Amino acid sequence: MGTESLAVLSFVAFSLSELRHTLSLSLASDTASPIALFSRIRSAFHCIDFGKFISHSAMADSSSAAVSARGPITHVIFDMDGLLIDTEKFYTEVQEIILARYNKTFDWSLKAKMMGKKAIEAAKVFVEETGISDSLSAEQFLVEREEMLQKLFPTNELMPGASRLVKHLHTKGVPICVATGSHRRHFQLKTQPHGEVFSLMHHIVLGDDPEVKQGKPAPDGFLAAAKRFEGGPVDPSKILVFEDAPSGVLAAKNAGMSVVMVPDPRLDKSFLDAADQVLNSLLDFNPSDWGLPPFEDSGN
Ligand SMILES: O=P(O)(O)OC[C@@H](O)CO
Ligand SMILES: [Mg+2]
Repeated sequence: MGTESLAVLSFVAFSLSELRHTLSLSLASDTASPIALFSRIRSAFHCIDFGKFISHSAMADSSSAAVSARGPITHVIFDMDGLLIDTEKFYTEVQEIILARYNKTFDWSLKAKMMGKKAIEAAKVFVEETGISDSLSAEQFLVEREEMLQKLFPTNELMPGASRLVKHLHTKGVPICVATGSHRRHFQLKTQPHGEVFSLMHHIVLGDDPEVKQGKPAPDGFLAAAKRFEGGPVDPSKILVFEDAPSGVLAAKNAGMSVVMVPDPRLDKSFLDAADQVLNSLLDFNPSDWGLPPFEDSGN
């Protein structure tokens, strides 16, 4: 049997065991109704990391080949909204309220086009795609949503696994930073409750940084972030980006970097294809997949 067939077989066996493991965990957690059961089976299938196929194929030859297919990674860049903190839900909430005034509804296909972008770029998408630009300009939309957002932002929480991963990489001496579409004023409101986690970042690149001429999916923010590491610019092929947004995943790829996507489950699955690895949660990240130091705890 050829190396490729072995790789395919090993991937299938691995995926089935991962699926069985996830299902057994889900089913053990409580008694499930048929609908809950169906949705768990669906999300268990979603949890299969098809990106692992790459490393499993490579592993058929040697384990160091597996790392070289994806790394070795020396530096990590984190997206912020929807990845480290759960602020995307606030944008959704406020945009739903504004659209309701025009008897329109906000959906995830529009959300996918807005998330990760600079405020004004996302605002233009919002008024144009919804057909309300004659009544509300992008600038007016930003003013309308501001008061609501300012109240909501400081109440945000860290995403599951964010604190553990940031602290782990920092403790192991892996240089880490943030590259976000958020501008400075919003960044300050959003990070107020999480000083400890954000203080571990080597630097932060904001959406209104003079070097970030264009927001995601342009690579500007990630390239500026690569430059500002100690001894930078760091070779993009040595950088791993964590993202939740389709525009952010494309920005990382446009910068020549590897990207782990942790998408909201409501995002259309077609947006996952561009990522090198897709995870349900940061808690599922295995640093060894990328040649990074392994966790020493069990993750609970
Ligand atoms: O780049 P992030 O941190 O996701 O921020 C974008 C934000 O302004 C909302 O989508
Ligand atoms: Mg994001």
